[in-house]
Amino acid sequence: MGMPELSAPSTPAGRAGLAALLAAPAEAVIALDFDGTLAPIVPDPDQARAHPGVAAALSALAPQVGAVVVVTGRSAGVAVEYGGFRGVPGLEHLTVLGQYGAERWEARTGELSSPEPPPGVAALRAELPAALERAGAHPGTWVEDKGRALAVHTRRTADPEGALDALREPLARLAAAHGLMVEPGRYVLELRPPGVDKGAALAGFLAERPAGPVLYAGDDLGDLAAYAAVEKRRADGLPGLLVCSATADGEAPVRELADRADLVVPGPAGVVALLEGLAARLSSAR
Ligand SMILES: O=P(O)(O)OC[C@H]1O[C@H](O[C@H]2O[C@H](CO)[C@@H](O)[C@H](O)[C@H]2O)[C@H](O)[C@@H](O)[C@@H]1O
Repeated sequence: MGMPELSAPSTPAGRAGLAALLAAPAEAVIALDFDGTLAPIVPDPDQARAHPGVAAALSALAPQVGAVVVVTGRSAGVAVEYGGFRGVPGLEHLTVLGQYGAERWEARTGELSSPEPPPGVAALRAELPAALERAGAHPGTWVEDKGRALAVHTRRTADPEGALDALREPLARLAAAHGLMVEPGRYVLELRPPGVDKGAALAGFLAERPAGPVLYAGDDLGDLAAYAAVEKRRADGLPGLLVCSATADGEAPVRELADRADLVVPGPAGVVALLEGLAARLSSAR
């Protein structure tokens, strides 16, 4: 079997980011979103699991780069469980930044830091069922309780887009009444505390390390803040590579992300192929 292919980025900045990563891997950070990027999108969020190739690809890549970090809207503990990240050889230094950076899990210690949710979340939890009924939520609308946030999903309704649109305004009002914000995503409106996003989470993580190249891969609107953090670093002269995971299941990619990406890959399988390609290129260069 030959060496896995490494796709070329379509932009000069992306090509420079990839070249810098291959030239100075020990300083590089590989930052990855979870749902839609490492885990295929499925109708039931509780059934989402990392693509079967993720563990092996990350095992091969992580020891060759400065750091691997998962930056997700999921609770960090859930991402660790659904990702199968605990105890994987090579991932002894993995970090998971959960709930858009409010939570942090370190493989090295197994410790999870998770601040108490603000009181608005408990009040929201009590009021949400009645609010959804008043708003005429479509049958199949489902609430995921994430502890410090509540995510209202419409993927399993007959008209996921229409069902989501009908809830945008009422849920924005409800969130504001409780000092919360709405994080929109793929057939989901998440009501969560403000003050964190994936951009701040990624920038904070990168600031803990020597300045080096970063690869960020994501698939959804919540990843735009992380894209912006990489773009800001690039404006400051630090290389970066932006990857968009465009699902291979027929669902259109999130346009705002695909338009800004240096490289668009076909969903988690494409992300795995990219990670494998990077690991192989770095091994062959040693
Ligand atoms: O930041 P991420 O790791 O991408 O997490 C964002 C949200 O992902 C999950 O919802 C999405 O994936 C589900 C499972 O495939 C899918 O059914 C849903 O339609 C998607 O929006 C998760 O349920 C949320 O908690 C995350 O915030």
